[in-house]
Amino acid sequence: MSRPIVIQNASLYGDTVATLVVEDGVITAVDSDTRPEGAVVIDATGLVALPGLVDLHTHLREPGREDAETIETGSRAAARGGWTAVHAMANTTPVADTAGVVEQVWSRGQEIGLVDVYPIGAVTVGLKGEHLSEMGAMAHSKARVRLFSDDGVCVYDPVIMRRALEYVKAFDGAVVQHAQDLRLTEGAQMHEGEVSAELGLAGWPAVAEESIVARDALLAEHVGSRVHVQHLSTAGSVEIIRWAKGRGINVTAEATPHHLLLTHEEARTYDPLFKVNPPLRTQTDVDALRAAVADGTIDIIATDHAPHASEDKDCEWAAASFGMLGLETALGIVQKVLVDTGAATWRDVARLMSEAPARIGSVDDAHGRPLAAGEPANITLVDPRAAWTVRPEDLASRARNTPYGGIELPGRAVITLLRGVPTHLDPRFEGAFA
Ligand SMILES: NC(=O)N[C@@H](CC(=O)O)C(=O)O
Ligand SMILES: [Zn+2]
Ligand SMILES: [Zn+2]
Repeated sequence: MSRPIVIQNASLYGDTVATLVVEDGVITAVDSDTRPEGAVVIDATGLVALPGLVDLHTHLREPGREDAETIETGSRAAARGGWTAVHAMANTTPVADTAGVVEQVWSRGQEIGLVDVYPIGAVTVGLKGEHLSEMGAMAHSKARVRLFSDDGVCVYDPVIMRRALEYVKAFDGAVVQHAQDLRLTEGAQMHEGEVSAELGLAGWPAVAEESIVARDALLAEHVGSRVHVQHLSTAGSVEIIRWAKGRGINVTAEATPHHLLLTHEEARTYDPLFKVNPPLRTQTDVDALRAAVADGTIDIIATDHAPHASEDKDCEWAAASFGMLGLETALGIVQKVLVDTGAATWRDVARLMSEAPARIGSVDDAHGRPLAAGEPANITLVDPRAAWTVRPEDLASRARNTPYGGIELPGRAVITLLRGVPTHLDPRFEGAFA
């Protein structure tokens, strides 16, 4: 058993200042004078306490591309970023399309113990879009899979999508969609617009995302099922989600930190660190995404942490892989673009990055719980005044493909607790736990 921890003067949800007492992995008291014997006492003055963050969209690359990331290095990156749970995407080698693979991923995550790793199952065998995977077997395996996604590719065939939506109803699951019309984006390299025209790079038009978002919302309505749309990137997609929710369709959506911060102008550098799927869009899209996060149309912020080996990124734009790192920088970017701008509060951040993703991922028995007595001690302490400069070489991730090298972020997680066990400690707190 780990030592009891007393966290004094933390600002719960950036709001009331209180003391949290943690014993045997559980919050045993809030704002009491209890001091369990042998407790580690932390002075959290100036720190914001949030429920441990839950990422609904992480690529861990194991099995198959352990040169880019492993469950261990990705777990460490997650803990450092303030996450206590991540949902691991299925586009590994082999693909997570069987009970065997998802059980391995789940068990490896538990063995490492830095973060709960919840595998997402593939919708179709080998992500090929042709035959449904053994979703039921994955759902009933010890990994208890509830979310299914072919992320990296779109579930393009509307009949397959319909069947998947019907199937997941049996275990209260959801289909998680990478919305990309394949025909409209053949060979696409970046957002289709002024910049792609100037640079002469093949464009990925907004309509290629929006048409699939609309189709899937309607399919979910038709069969009475639940769909979650990944990495929403356009103002039009926001309008469709808003419309679908107004109509009572069971749809949820996520935005990534990079789509909330960066635009297609970055492509002018020709630096593949900015090459991502869906592509960075226009400032109008960024503004619409921020507004949708603020008003609740977009339910969650998810990283789409996509590690790549250097040979897949240190090359010319057209040859490079899509994707960028996100776990260690997400909280700082969210503070920068939402909290420090007044668009959202820390209370909102708790909802966007912990409570709502836990609910959508059906892990809300363990994560995204209230900071209250009797709840599991999954806690992230954020120092909103600990500005830092991102240095790719300092990241815990095995990969180095962050687009934020040299950028200053306003704050970061300084302590992460998973069931009362510190999984990340800023050096200033190491002494207290020694
Ligand atoms: N986002 C990306 O650009 N890449 C992701 C796949 C995906 O999320 O679609 C990856 O697996 O590298
Ligand atoms: Zn995707
Ligand atoms: Zn992804």
